[in-house]
Amino acid sequence: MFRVLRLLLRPSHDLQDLRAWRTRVLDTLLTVLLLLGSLIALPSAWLAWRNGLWPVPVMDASLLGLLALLRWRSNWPLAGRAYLLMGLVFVLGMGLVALVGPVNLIYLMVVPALAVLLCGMRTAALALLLNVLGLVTLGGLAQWLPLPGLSSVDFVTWLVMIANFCLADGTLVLAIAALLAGLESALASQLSALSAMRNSQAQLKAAAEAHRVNEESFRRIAAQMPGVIYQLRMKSDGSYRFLYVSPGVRELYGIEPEQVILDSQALARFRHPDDRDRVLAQMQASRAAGLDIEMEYRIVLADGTEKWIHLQTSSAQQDEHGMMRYGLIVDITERKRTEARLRENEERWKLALESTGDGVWDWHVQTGVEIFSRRFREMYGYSEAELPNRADAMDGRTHPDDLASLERAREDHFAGRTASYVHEHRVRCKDGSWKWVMSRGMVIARDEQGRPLRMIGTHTDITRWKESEALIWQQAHFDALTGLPNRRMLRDRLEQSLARAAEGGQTLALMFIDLDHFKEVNDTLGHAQGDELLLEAARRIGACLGPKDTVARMGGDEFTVVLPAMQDAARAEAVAQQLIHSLSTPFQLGHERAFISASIGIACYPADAQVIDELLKHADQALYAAKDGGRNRFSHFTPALQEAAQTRMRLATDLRSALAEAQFRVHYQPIVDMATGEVHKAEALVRWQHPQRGLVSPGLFVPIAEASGVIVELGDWVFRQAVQQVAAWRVSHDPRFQISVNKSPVQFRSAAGTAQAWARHLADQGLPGECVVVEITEGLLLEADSHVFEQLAHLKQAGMPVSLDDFGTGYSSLSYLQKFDIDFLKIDQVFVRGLSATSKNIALCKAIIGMAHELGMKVVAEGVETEEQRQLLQAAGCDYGQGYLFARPMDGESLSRWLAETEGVCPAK
Ligand SMILES: Nc1nc2c(ncn2[C@@H]2O[C@H](COP(=O)(O)O[C@H]3[C@@H](O)[C@H](n4cnc5c(=O)[nH]c(N)nc54)O[C@@H]3COP(=O)(O)O)[C@@H](O)[C@H]2O)c(=O)[nH]1
Repeated sequence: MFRVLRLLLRPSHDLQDLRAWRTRVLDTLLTVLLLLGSLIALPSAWLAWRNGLWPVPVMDASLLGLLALLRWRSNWPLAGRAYLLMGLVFVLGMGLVALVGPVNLIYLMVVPALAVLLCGMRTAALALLLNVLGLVTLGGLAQWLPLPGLSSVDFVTWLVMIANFCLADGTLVLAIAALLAGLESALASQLSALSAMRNSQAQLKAAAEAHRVNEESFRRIAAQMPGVIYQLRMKSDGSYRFLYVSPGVRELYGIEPEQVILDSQALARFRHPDDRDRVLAQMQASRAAGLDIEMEYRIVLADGTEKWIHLQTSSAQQDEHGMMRYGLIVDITERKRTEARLRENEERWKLALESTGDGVWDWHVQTGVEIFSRRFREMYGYSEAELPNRADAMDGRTHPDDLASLERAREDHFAGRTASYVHEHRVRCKDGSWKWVMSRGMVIARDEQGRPLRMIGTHTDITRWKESEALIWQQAHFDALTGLPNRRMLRDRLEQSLARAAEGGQTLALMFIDLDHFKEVNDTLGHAQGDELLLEAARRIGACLGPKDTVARMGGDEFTVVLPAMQDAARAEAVAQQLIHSLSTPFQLGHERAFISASIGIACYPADAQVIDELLKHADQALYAAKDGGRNRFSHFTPALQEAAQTRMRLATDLRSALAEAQFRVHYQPIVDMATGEVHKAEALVRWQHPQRGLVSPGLFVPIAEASGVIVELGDWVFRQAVQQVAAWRVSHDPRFQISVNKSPVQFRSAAGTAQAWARHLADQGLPGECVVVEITEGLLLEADSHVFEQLAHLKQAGMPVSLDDFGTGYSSLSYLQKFDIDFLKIDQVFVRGLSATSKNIALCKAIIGMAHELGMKVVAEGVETEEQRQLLQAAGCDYGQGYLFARPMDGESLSRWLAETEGVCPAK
């Protein structure tokens, strides 16, 4: 029985839960009932048949049939089958109690037991209650109906029996319930254990499958991979054993994977002898530090082939058998060859670059490492330790003023805005000096995002270029002698000052300064003294100016001053006055003293001009006016000056056609012999009869004709007219007659109209050279070069006397007179004009006359207007006089008449 029960409770694959177990219990119970019921029913049926109780066997048969049906229909719901069985037992029990007696209570006791076993406690309680109600009902019925089983039992006794029955049956039910609860919990835990076991078994199976698939894939991939993949187990003593080696070992090492698995040192033996120690040391160090290994070394194959390999290992789990390590060996021979080639190339081009004298830098932008070549360090005098291979080491030695532009140039190149990087900056050398360098470079490697990885370039020492550049700039912008800004620099400064004045609504004054008589000093005292004078003049001009003012030398004896941002317009005049005073103070040049003066032209912005060229032009016009006004003075620009300048321009244009259009005339002014009053000399003075302007003064147009060169042709024409006239007067008036002809320095310098041509012309006319006196200016003698000397010599050779005009207005050096063979000296009319017995001028005239006579020259006084002047000059020994006192210049015909009228004797005598 217990075995059966154990069998029933035995866990099996089909026993999913308690319900299944109860089904099995019911099936087993029905089987047992059928077997036992059949065994009991056979003697019972035989007994009942013999006693004529045939309903008993019928009932037994029915019951057995019903049990068989329930057993057979095991697929019916458990509850239905259980209720049917319990109902069957209940009806049977009740019937037997009623018919046979209380002893059959035993059947009714089975019903709650079955209920608790097959359906649970509630059904059992219901069954017990049903039993009690049924038995009480039976007891009650037995009072009125003839129930044989209960006929001998009174009702009260019956109730007591029912109570006992209840107690016994309840106890049984409880016992079964307790047993079942235990069974149920045991079963539940067994079932959950079973389920867990089943799950873990499934997981294990799945894991095992996954592992199998992984390993399969790994081996397949490993077989396809270039290089060798391996797995090894390493013990704590450092010994190891390969567990797996990929087939790539055949190609890389030329051996089979199995050989490596069998012989753990198989791969190690291939290591290049020169690399063995390094590899071993690195492996041991990595192992000791618990680090993965990554290294490159050479191996030598059986056939002697040398290869470079890259080994990388990583450690996995550690167990009692040791540490699991995975490794990957890759052939990097080609990469190493390429690197070697690159290195070789790099070395070559670095050498090539260095051979130009440049230092080479190689900047690994992302890491900040910058490798400087030997030449690079030498350039600045640093050793390797003093200039580490870091980009910031160089930046730290770059001039702070140059860093910002350097960064910009670098960024422009990094961002691809410039094809290459070029920057000029200063670098501090070891000795503390600064070197100018031109840094040129180019990014040669970028990452995937386009960021620069590596940049290579050079440093070229351009210190000398920079110095030369500065020198050239200095020479281009500053005057070499005085160090003052030159014309170009002045223009720059003036532009800036004008812009500032325009911005601030201020007044600016521009002054043109011309040193009067500088040329004479230069020519008489020599260029060294002249330079000294200019230096001193520059110093003096500077001393008259404020810190914001500018003085520039425009060349020669011309200086320019800019007075920017004048608060008071009168300041310009005050400064000009100061300048004139300062420059007219004698200059001590070594042992010599020199006297000069200054003429100054002033033009102001914005009153006189708004633009720079106009301002410069107007200052020049003002200077012209100052000079024209007698020098040693300043003049402001005025619109009249502008007008005069414009007139000059127009006259210059008209002059070109005037000669062809016969607009010129020659007038003659008699020159009187002061001692006798005779007139056998005259000066030819050109006149221009302008078709619109009328008579234009030679004082106005001669300088213009000189500037344009027209004077050469005009001078020749005057000469020919004079020759023609002198020939006539020599016949009609006096055979000694002489006409003075003015010859400008421009004519002397010109190739045409030479002295030879004049001499030839005189000869052609059959006239002696002495009938034309050539009047020259002091200026010509001051500027005299060999060509001028030659011309003068030719005149003299041709017999033409030479007269020095306007003596006293120039440098008035008597030393010229010794150098040149001068026949006449003309005292300028400025000395004659204010002549009186007590004036300084008479002393001067006397001195000139005395000295000229000593040198064998005759003296002509110009501009004699009064009798007093004539007498004073005559008394002073002057040889000739010319002036309005005697006659004004007049045309040839008029002078012929005048000569005839005066009969050769001056009326003033
Ligand atoms: N190269 C040439 N220069 C020439 C020629 N013709 C004239 N000139 C030069 O032009 C300047 C002005 O000459 P002009 O206006 O003719 O003046 C001359 C006289 O008219 C003037 N003069 C003469 N006497 C008096 C006087 O008593 N008072 C007074 N105020 N003026 C007087 O002097 C001028 C002559 O000067 P100079 O020649 O220095 O003797 C003048 O510089 C001429 O040289 C020419 O053909 N070629």
